[in-house]
Amino acid sequence: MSLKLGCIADDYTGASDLANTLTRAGLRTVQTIGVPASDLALPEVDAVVVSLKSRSIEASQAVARSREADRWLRARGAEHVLFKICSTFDSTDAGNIGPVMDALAGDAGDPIVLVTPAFPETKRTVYQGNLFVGAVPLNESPLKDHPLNPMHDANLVRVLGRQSRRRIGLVDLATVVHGPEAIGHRLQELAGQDFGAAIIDAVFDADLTAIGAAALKSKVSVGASGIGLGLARALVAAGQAHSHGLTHHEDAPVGGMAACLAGSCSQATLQQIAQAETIMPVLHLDAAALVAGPDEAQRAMVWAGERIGRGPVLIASSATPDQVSALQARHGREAAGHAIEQAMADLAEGLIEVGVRRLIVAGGETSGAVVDRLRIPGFLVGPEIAAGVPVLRAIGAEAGDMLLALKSGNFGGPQFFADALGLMR
Ligand SMILES: Nc1ncnc2c1ncn2[C@@H]1O[C@H](COP(=O)(O)OP(=O)(O)O)[C@@H](O)[C@H]1O
Ligand SMILES: O=C(O)[C@@H](O)C(=O)COP(=O)(O)O
Repeated sequence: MSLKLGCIADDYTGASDLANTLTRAGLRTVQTIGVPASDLALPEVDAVVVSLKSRSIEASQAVARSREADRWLRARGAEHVLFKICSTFDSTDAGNIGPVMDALAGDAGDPIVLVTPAFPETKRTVYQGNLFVGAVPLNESPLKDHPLNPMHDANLVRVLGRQSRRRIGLVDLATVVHGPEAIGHRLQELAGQDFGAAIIDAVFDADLTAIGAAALKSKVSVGASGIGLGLARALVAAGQAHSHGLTHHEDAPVGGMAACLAGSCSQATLQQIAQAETIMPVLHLDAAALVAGPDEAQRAMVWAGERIGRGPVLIASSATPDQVSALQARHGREAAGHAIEQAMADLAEGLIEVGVRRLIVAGGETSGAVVDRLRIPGFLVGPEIAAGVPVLRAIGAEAGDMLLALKSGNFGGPQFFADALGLMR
C-alpha cells in the first residue's frame, strides 16, 4: 500500500468526520482504531485515518501515540500527514494540539506548519485568527460549557501560543484569497521571522482549496476536516489520487437490533435526544448513580432488554451545563467524565451481547470508550447521515458484521437519530 495522505485524528468521531470528508472528495479512505496490527487486512486505499483517543489525555502520552501513528503512516508512503483536531479547537492550555504539532513538525523537519480548524460546511470559520462557530466567536458558543475542555478564547494565535514551543503567526484572509503561491510566500516570510506555525484564515469553501494546495508542499499540517478537504482536492488535482468515490463500501444490510447511546452534553445532542423521544423509548440515566457504581448501568440494561426486541432504544447520560457542573464539583471533571464513559462502554458491550448490530453513539470521548471496549480495529466509510457523520461498517470486529455511527456532539440536525436509523439497515 502506498498512501497519498496520512491522517492522525485525536478522537474517533473526528476521525470518522475526516474519513467521510476525504471519501466524498474522492480518496479511498479507511479509518483505523489506533495503529493497525500487522494482521489487519486493509483494502487498497489512498488515505488512512488513524484514530487516537488523545484529545484529553496527558500531553506526553498524546505526543508518543501520535508519533507512533506518524511513523506507521510514513512507512506506508505518506509524504504528508494531517493531524486532525476538532473544528472547535477542543484543548486546554496544557495541550494537546501544540505539543503534538511541535513533535510531528520537528520529526518531519518542517520549519513552519499551517493550522486551521475552519470547515465552512459545518459553520466553523476563521477570520484574523479568530474562530467563529456559526455567527458567534468560539468563547460565546456552546463550547464555553464543554464538560472536558471549555473554550474561553476565540483567538487561536493566542490559544496555540499557550500550548506550543513554536512562535505562532497568522496568514490572513487577504493573503488566502490570492491563492497557494501567496500563502507560500507569506509562510516563507513568517518562517524567516522565526515563526514556527501559522493559523490560517478560511471563511469560504474555496479558501480550503488554496490552503490544501499550499499545505501539500510541506510534510505536516494541523486542522479539522476543512483542511483535509483542501488536501484531498490538491491530491486529485495533481493526479496523485483519482476520484474514486465510495468504491469499497459494501451495502449489504447487516440487520440485527439497533440502539443509540448518548454521552455528549452539547446543545445539539440535547435537542436530538428530545426529538428522539417522539420515535423511540429513551432512558435518561442518573449520572450521579452512574459515577457511584455499576447498579445504574445494570438498571439500564434491564430497561433496554425489556424494549429492544420491539425496536431501537436510546440511553443517555447527557445533561445540561448546570447539571454537569454540579456533578463535576462533587467528583472532579476528569473522574466524572471517565466514569460515565466507562459506564457507556459497559452498556455498549451489554447491548452487543443481546444482539445489537447497529449502534449509534453521540459524543467523541464516549465513542472512543465504546469502540475501544468493543475492540473494533477499523471502519469502512459508508453513506453520509449528516455533515461529518458517515455510516461506518466495522472491519475485523469480534462481534462480526456491524454498522456504527459515531456522532460528534455538535453535529447533525434535530432528527439525527431518525436519520441515522434510516440509513443503517
Ligand atoms: N451527566 C453528565 N455529567 C457530567 N459529565 C458527563 C455527563 N454525561 C456525559 N458526561 C461526560 O461528558 C463528556 C462528553 O464528551 P464527548 O463524549 O466527547 O462529547 P462531545 O462530542 O459533545 O464533545 C464525556 O467525558 C462524558 O462522559
Ligand atoms: O472537527 C470536528 O468538529 C469533529 O470532527 C470533531 O472532532 C468532534 O469532536 P467531538 O465533538 O468531541 O465529537
